[in-house]
Amino acid sequence: MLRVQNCCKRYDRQTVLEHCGLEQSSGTILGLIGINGAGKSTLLHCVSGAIPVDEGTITWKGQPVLNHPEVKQKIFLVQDEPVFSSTENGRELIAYLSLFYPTADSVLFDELLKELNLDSTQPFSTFSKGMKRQLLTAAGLAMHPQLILIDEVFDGLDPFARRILQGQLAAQTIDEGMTSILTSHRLQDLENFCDEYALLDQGKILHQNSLLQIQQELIKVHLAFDHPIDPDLFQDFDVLKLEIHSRIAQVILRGNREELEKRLQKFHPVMLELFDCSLEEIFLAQLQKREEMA
Ligand SMILES: Nc1ncnc2c1ncn2[C@@H]1O[C@H](COP(=O)(O)OP(=O)(O)OP(=O)(O)O)[C@@H](O)[C@H]1O
Repeated sequence: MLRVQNCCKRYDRQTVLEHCGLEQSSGTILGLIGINGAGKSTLLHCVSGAIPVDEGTITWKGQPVLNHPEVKQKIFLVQDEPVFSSTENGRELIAYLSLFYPTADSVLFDELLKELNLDSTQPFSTFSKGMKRQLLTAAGLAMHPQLILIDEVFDGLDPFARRILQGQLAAQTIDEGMTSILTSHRLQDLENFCDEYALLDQGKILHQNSLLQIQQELIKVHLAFDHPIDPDLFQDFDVLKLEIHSRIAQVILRGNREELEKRLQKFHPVMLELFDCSLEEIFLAQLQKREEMA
């Protein structure tokens, strides 16, 4: 299990993580989401042990990550901007990483590169941004880490490469019990792929839940009336988002689906439809609600 407890991280005077906590079971995939600058990369760097936290503790399977090379070699961070540690090509990179990762698997690396149509002898300087990310993600997976952290996962990858790497990640999760934390701004890349989603906002994890759990609590409702809608109609509901266009309302409500439906039927709408929210709708609604409360 990964345990991030009460972590604070400051850059100069800017506090990025503020008493941040996170728990993740082994063998699961967590989607870490948040606005630009929320601190997702910072949290991943802290979890990998690449940078220290100012307060708090981070442990993997009960052992502290920081200053413990034997724990760090079980964790791989695929950074947003690929870093190749002064190696020139894939072959050199895998040789370099093998010095730190006893579980390095050059056979898997070669297989993945073959599937991705990448040449391990081609200099990185001639690679596109997407090719660099493909290669580094493949290298990370080929280390057979217990915990893989992928910043901006699948960002800039073509659908073919995304499918191969997504498939490999899922296979290692099932076969090896690998644990993953993935960040992305393309929430559709994370939706239905992660076991849980955590929203990092203002230095803290606001929510950590499965999509199913979130969808059971937040319901998207479309309503239509034969008369213009009074915005006060929803004043007794827990509203996350409300859009009214004369006789039509689109609203995201917190509550039990059946109970909400019964309460809304009492308004005698001419149309009432309840839907599951997408991850993107949930993300936007939660941030909008937080802005309104501020
Ligand atoms: N090395 C650094 N020195 C100073 N400030 C930093 C450093 N790295 C990040 N920051 C600041 O910390 C905050 C969080 O940055 P971080 O990159 O962790 O956010 P993020 O959620 O990953 O953002 P994005 O989604 O845009 O990649 C930002 O305000 C950023 O300017």
